[in-house]
Amino acid sequence: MAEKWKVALGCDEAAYDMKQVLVAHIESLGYDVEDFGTHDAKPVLYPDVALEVAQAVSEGRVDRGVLICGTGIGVAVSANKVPGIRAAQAHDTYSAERARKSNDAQIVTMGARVIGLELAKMIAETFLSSEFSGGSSQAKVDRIAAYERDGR
Ligand SMILES: O=C(CO)[C@H](O)[C@H](O)COP(=O)(O)O
Repeated sequence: MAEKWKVALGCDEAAYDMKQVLVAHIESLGYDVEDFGTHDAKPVLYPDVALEVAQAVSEGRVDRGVLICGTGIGVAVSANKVPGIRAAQAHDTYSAERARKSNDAQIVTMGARVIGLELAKMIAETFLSSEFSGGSSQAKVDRIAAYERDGR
């Protein structure tokens, strides 16, 4: 990590316990963490949290995002509605690395009802320490951006 990156974390009530563990782990790796909640086990709408994190990433207020819900699906679908955001669900470290190297994803999502805490920590760590490869992947990511810009 060249500079001290700011990482946004967000979750719904299904993933509250996992989020607490990830906040501590990501801080222990030397990143600055901004915790977007939820802050207890009371039910929330996962899109509210996911959209806030995705907006913070798209506006450059944070460098990366980690979003968790029961499956990692709802927060991914929500975050990907924010223009310019590429949020990738990853439940293995290979996918977490490729999400950065191939897809230039700024947000990783996971399901607290799908994987355990130790794997979630490794996935977050792998995602945060990987970089976009560019090269042949660039045109593919550019094509996504062009669709977003031109609608075709
Ligand atoms: O995993 C999730 C969204 O993808 C959520 O954590 C959620 O608990 C599922 O809620 P529901 O089935 O009530 O929509």
